[in-house]
Amino acid sequence: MNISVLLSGGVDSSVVVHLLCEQGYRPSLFYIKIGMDGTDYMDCSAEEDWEMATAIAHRYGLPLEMVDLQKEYWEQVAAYAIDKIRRGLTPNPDVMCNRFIKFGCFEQKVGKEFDFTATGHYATTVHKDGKVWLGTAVDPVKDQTDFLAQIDYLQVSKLMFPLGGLMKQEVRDIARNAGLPTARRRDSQGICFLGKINYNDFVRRFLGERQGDVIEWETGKKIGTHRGYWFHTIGQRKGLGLSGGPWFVIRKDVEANVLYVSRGYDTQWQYGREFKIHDFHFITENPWLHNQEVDVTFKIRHTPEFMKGKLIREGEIYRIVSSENLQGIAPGQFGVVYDEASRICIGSGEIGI
Ligand SMILES: Nc1ncnc2c1ncn2[C@@H]1O[C@H](COP(=O)(O)OP(=O)(O)OP(=O)(O)O)[C@@H](O)[C@H]1O
Repeated sequence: MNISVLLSGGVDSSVVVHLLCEQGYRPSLFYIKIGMDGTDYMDCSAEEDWEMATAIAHRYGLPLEMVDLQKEYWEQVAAYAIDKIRRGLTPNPDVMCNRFIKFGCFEQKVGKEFDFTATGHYATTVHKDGKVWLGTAVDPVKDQTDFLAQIDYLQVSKLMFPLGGLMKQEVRDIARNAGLPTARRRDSQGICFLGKINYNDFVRRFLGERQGDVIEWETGKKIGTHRGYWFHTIGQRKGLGLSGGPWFVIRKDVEANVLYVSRGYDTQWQYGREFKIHDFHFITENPWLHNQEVDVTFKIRHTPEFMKGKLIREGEIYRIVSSENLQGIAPGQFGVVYDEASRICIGSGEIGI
């Protein structure tokens, strides 16, 4: 079997290489270059990543290539993120990076020559009813299926996730016992530029600053100023610079550049029970073709917990009605839907306003 491995130079994908070699495979290794050279938007960790990837390749005597997807990344992922932020939404570049770059462009350029592509994502594949489905990982804290929830059937059916059945600590132990040079490396906060650079610096560079009012929702009173709605997200607590809090961002008026906030952990305004999902994308297929309404579990952000609720189809639009209050439903983020047992990630779509 012909396998390619996406090797980042981190501990997870190094352990993938180790495990595959132990099983007798001789995979080809690929490092994807996505940062921008010569700007302060990329820190030097990319150089170290490549060095680490090279060390792993030497150690196992495997071929390693760098695949330059910088241009594609900036055209497809960064541009998407800036557009969403400008419109007052909260984008998720990691989701788009997986769909378009790691499994999109990479597949078209390189992956297509291989039977499978293996990565260090914490996820599994599940074979059911003659089809392949995206399954959740054993480690609930590391589970990354929410970041993979926009991939398609071709992608999921060609992917291997050798770490999906392991806890992160077990992966670290394997790396240490095997003496891998990457054993002690820190976890990255996602591949994307937003994990590597300062988010506010990035946004400022593209959208600048524009002062606006911060208004208390209940009273309509101005209680402060901000430097642009694009620096703030619904549900956000930190970074508002207001005293006497906690204050939460609960609404944004993009036209007027106004942020509405509400005080207190228990303010009813930061909670909601339901939301709409646009362009719902089924990864494998729609298992609920004949149901108008199904019991599901779901996530609206990257947390270990799954929420319970109902997925309701209304023509082209889907709606989720949650069994419990949801804090900070941020339009633009993805509503990710799982089966009732939180075993299979069925698909996702953007949370609408
Ligand atoms: N620059 C890259 N080049 C090739 N593959 C990558 C790159 N960045 C991430 N990947 C792949 O995507 C997987 C998940 O990436 P993520 O950024 O979430 O890192 P992680 O869980 O910390 O993994 P790692 O420890 O391998 O960096 C990695 O394990 C690797 O297979």
